[in-house]
Amino acid sequence: MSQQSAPRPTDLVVFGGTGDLSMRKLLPSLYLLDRDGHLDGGTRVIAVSRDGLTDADLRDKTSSAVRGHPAVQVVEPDVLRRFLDRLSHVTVDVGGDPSGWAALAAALDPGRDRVFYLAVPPMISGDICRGLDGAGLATPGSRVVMEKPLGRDLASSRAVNDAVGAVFDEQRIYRIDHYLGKETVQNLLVLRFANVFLEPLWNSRWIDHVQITATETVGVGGRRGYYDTSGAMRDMVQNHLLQLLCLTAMEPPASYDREAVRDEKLKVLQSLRPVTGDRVAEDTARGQYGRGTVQGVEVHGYLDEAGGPAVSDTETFVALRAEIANWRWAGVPFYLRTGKRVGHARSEIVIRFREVPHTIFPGTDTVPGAGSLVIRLQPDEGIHLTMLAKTPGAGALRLRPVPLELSFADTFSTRSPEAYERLLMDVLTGDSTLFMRRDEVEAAWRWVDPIIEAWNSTDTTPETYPAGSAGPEGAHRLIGRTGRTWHEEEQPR
Ligand SMILES: NC(=O)C1=CN([C@@H]2O[C@H](COP(=O)(O)OP(=O)(O)OC[C@H]3O[C@@H](n4cnc5c(N)ncnc54)[C@H](OP(=O)(O)O)[C@@H]3O)[C@@H](O)[C@H]2O)C=CC1
Ligand SMILES: O=C1O[C@H](COP(=O)(O)O)[C@@H](O)[C@H](O)[C@H]1O
Repeated sequence: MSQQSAPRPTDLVVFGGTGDLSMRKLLPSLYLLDRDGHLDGGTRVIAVSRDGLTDADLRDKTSSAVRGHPAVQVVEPDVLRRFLDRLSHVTVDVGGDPSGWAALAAALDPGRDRVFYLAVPPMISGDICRGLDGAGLATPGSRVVMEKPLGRDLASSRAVNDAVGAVFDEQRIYRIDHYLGKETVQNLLVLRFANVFLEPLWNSRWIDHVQITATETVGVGGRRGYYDTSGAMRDMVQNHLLQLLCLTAMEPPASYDREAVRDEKLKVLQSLRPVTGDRVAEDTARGQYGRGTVQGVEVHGYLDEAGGPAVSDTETFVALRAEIANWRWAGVPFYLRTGKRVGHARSEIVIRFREVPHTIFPGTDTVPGAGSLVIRLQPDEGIHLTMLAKTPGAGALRLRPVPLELSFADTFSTRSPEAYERLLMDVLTGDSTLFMRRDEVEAAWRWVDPIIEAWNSTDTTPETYPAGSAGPEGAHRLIGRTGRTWHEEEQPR
């Protein structure tokens, strides 16, 4: 990645540094980077919120968060102490009492690089940037990191981008999509563009369809308030799933350079056929979880989750059929699916190859599950290719799908970093290849907005599915109409 440089002493200011994202993901990831020797000795983390925490309070809260993080198996007390010493808290009430900006200015060191991470509700991003500018803190070279969702539709996304762009030029804006920091997602590019054998098959001639799935067993947890204004379409499809689709479908970029990669992703988004009119009913399905049992535990339905209204049309599951109208992909459906509180959590991209043009093995031409390449993000990161092989034996010839497995855990002895570790490191070293450019985000909203508008303009509501199930029936009907099935439903015979 051409833009990368060594980490330098940096003041990393995290607005929303006491919130859920910071405690669950950002601070534990920074601890892991520090533990593994990737943070410069002079780097400090300044958490900003309105709640008047002392530095000691923040360090206690962070210590618990680090200890509770699944990737931190053993806490090394000296490393933790060194990391906690980097932390301090400053109270700034964005949009309220302006005195906090002077306190923040006093906490920053003019000799260090500056990164401002906006882990806050997106509607205050503009106020933060104006506050930074007013206090003279958005110095040349300083960078800003924005969390998703970037707006709730194209118009609001443009407004947020304009407000942030008025203070920071595009080169200094890092729009996070944490799926791009996942190891397997980056490996998808390597798989496609560093190996010679796949690319000739990577088109409508040889691929029947693609499935992109990101399902979770968890519900909305403590985020019902946020989720009720979002839903699965804005929370997952507009960003994570469409980014996965872009990396799967894009043309080979001329180099692994940030603009070259982003240019190719943008072309995919611009080639998505709009889903409008009757196609909304045909090509989309949405659901909302009801009560049920997930992994043996009885759980609430969405409407009973605390922090939101007892009646809501918010979708917690979406399935879609997308088409990319270009030479490579014409006629190949891309099925996208995401949902909360289903029976099994899986994030994966499944490439389903076509059958051979002519079979010489009678009776074996439709063996289910054959000819799939699965790029699995989680759990058990890896790449799995299913091929047909002959079952040993002297009797009648029988073919069976057999797996060729590449498990990252078994193959590489090194730990796969958390997505946020990778992305935070990239921000600190000034590499924005794995971040979204403004035009990409806006192209994604341009495709998603009409679908949400169509849902809102009908009197249909999301179909209830029991927690712990495989999602709404509509998702199965959507793919089943063409005689296909979701990957996990294929039972090899
Ligand atoms: N949580 C997650 O898993 C994910 C979150 N995100 C995104 O990250 C962002 C933060 O989410 P999350 O951490 O869940 O939200 P939380 O509500 O848990 O935290 C919000 C943080 O922002 C601070 N804050 C809110 N308003 C102000 C204000 N006016 N001035 C100063 N500080 C303020 C809060 O502190 P206080 O109230 O004490 O001032 C708190 O630290 C959102 O954009 C979300 O969509 C993205 C991906 C995943
Ligand atoms: O951005 C989000 O992602 C998480 C899922 O992330 P994962 O890395 O655990 O797959 C999702 O739970 C959350 O609702 C969404 O905001």
